[in-house]
Parts: sequence; structure tokens; C-alpha cells
Amino acid sequence: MKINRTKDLPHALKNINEIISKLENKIPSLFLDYDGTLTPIVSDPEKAILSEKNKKSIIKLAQIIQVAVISGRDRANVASKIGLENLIYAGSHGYDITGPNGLDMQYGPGQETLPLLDKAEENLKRVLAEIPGAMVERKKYAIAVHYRNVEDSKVEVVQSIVNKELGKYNSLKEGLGKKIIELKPDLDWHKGKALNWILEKLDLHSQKYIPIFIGDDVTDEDALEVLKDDGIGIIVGNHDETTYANYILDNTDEVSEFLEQLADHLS
Ligand SMILES: O=P(O)(O)OC[C@H]1O[C@H](O[C@H]2O[C@H](CO)[C@@H](O)[C@H](O)[C@H]2O)[C@H](O)[C@@H](O)[C@@H]1O
Repeated sequence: MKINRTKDLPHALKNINEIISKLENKIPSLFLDYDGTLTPIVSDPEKAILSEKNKKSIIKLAQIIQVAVISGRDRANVASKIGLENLIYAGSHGYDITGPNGLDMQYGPGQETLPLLDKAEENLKRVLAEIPGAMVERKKYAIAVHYRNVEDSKVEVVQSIVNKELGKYNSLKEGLGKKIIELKPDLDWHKGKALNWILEKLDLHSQKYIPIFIGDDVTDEDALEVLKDDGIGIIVGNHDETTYANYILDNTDEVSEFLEQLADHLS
């Protein structure tokens, strides 16, 4: 059960001193979502560009603490959008993780679904080509069907095409996001499991460490849940009435401000 009402959450910028005091005598690590957190939501996913301000803060932070990006995007795609080599990147909602010093993890059971995702991608691209604005984005371990640019009257058609395709595969399940419906492996693996995997792999789990996660969407709740008692979870905006987050930022501009202030405090 989610514990915090979004509207009652303390604001992360207004309470930055409290957050900084929680980091004292601990070693922080920082986990960031991409879309809706580091970049504003835009109609073309390829146009979600990291600002110079955020890039500068991330460079500064990565010189001091471990920084990881955990995204629903394909890992290679989000890594090229950020363009920094010394970060950990977890793509496809955590199924595909790489990082410095040869860090490389593909969530094994997910690989069995790759031929099914190939087939579904081919079918969906063919059928959805007839719906103006619909877009199929293949990530290694998921497919996002975008309907942000689809006429309202056609959205239900897109949804039923995706449901029909999903119905063909027992080992794929539906995932929801901001104006996307996803086809994902029907497995118990998500951003929260990936976050835990990274914490354990890098030995960042003990009481002397304190992880921070910032995210904006329903898929980010899995990561926020992991940190609800032993970390700092920040939700961006209010995707839902309740959340596992402990703090809130209202939008991506506030995330930029928060990252800049965090970098200044830690350096
Ligand atoms: O986990 P994230 O890094 O936040 O990725 C979630 C999805 O983000 C992208 O889609 C969203 O952002 C697009 C660009 O702003 C927007 O056009 C779309 O409507 C949003 O759903 C990305 O394209 C997806 O693959 C990610 O799953």
C-alpha cells in the first residue's frame, strides 16, 4: 500500500537543508529517471533533449557520487541522450544495465521474450501504420506504443490493437505510462528490482550509504518503494494521489534547480 498522499509531501527544494542533513555522515548515490524528470515531456521522444544545465550538474555530481539513470527507454538510447560515459545506465525499465568497469547485466529470463517482442513489433508497426500519429518504439526488452499524437477519437482503436496483439503472447504483459501502452515481459522485474541490483552489486546497501531516486511516472513507484524507509525518494509532479515518495518537486525545472543545489552542497 502506498503510504504518502502526493499533495501532503514536503517540497524537496523548500526542504533541501533537511535532505542535506540526512546525507551527513553517509555516502549518497543518485538514481535518475529520464523523461518527465530530466527532460520535459514532449510530443516526439527523440526531441527530449537533456539541458546543458542538467548535464553540467550531472557531470559535477558524478565526480563526487555514484550516478545512475534508470529509464523505460532503450538503454543505448538513453545513454546517447545523456552522453556521459561514467554513469550507470539501466534501460528497458531495468532489464538492461551497463556501467563503468565492465558492469553489464541483461536480466536473463527477459531474453526468452525477445523473439516474441520482435514478432509483436513487426505486427504492430504494420497495423498501426494506418493510424495517423501512432508510433511504435522498440526498446530491447519492451515495445512502447505512443498515442500522444493520435486524434482522441482513434485512441481506443490503438488500445484495442495493442490488446489484441498482447492477447497472442502468454509471456508478455501490458505496462502503462504517459500516453503510451507498453508490451513487456510478464516477469517480476522492474525499476525497483534494478535499483536494488545496482545497490547490491556496487555494495551501496549498508547503513553508511543513502540512495536518492527522482522520478515522475507510475513505473518509478517501484524504485520509490525500495527507498521509502532507507533512502530519499522524490516524485516529480503528481501522477497519482498516493506515492511511495518522501518529497515532491513540481516539474522538471525544479528538478534542474534541485540537482544544481545538490551538486553545490556536495562539492
Ligand atoms: O522511465 P523514463 O525514462 O521516464 O521513460 C518513460 C518513457 O519515456 C518516453 O516516453 C515519454 O516521453 C516522451 C518524450 O517526452 C513522450 O512523447 C511520451 O508520450 C512519454 O510517454 C519514451 O519514449 C518511452 O520509451 C519510455 O518508456
